[in-house]
Amino acid sequence: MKQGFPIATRGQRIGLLGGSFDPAHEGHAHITREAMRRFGLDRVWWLVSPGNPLKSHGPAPMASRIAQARRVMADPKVTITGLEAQLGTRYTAQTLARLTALYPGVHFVWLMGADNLAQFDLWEDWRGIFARVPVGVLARPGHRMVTGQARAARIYASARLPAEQARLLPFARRPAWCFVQMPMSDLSSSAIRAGGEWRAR
Ligand SMILES: Nc1ncnc2c1ncn2[C@@H]1O[C@H](COP(=O)(O)OP(=O)(O)OP(=O)(O)O)[C@@H](O)[C@H]1O
Ligand SMILES: O=C(O)c1ccc[n+]([C@@H]2O[C@H](COP(=O)([O-])O)[C@@H](O)[C@H]2O)c1
Repeated sequence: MKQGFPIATRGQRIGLLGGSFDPAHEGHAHITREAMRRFGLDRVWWLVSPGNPLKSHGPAPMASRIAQARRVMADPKVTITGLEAQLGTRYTAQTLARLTALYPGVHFVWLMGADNLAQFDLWEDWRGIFARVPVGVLARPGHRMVTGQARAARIYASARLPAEQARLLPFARRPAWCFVQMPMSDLSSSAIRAGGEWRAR
């Protein structure tokens, strides 16, 4: 394994939660715990992104975002990483190509809130993402309807695993995705930024 990269063993089920985390909040921690429980994950790695390719404004410096993420999510099963900066990747499809090559035999699951499913078809090589890893989608307030209506969801309707089978997701033949409902958190980084406290730190 490359130096400075998290350790994983063959057969482990690892969720990957990518995000700007600008800043990390309890909503991220909540979906992480739910994802571990519902999809039967052993670990979750947060990928603190150097910058969302679809967002024009640059986020706060990586070091501040990583430090805040570690304050919010101090769970031994969760690793806060800057893997995309280490790998030099920016697009999720590239990141997943590198990680699946670096960690053979690990069952990765890409995790995201339902808001991201809505625009998933705009992501670079999004079909390649579906081909490479199963995708776990977590409910988010205001995006209840998105699971049926999103273009990506419609195109891949036959690849959807029912929520009752969520624990099979890490082992599912690709393409596979699963949407799970849960008690939702309405927290968002943009609302926190709008409150001014994060930028003022
Ligand atoms: N409250 C939440 N409920 C469900 N999913 C969430 C929630 N907050 C964040 N997520 C998901 O976590 C991942 C990383 O989110 P991100 O760092 O962009 O935070 P955010 O609160 O969505 O930020 P912003 O408000 O700036 O868009 C995304 O997949 C997003 O959908
Ligand atoms: O690869 C892409 O085209 C792409 C487009 C938009 C978002 N993403 C990823 O989605 C994750 C959530 O992004 P964000 O900014 O909403 O936190 C983060 O890991 C981004 O790199 C990826």
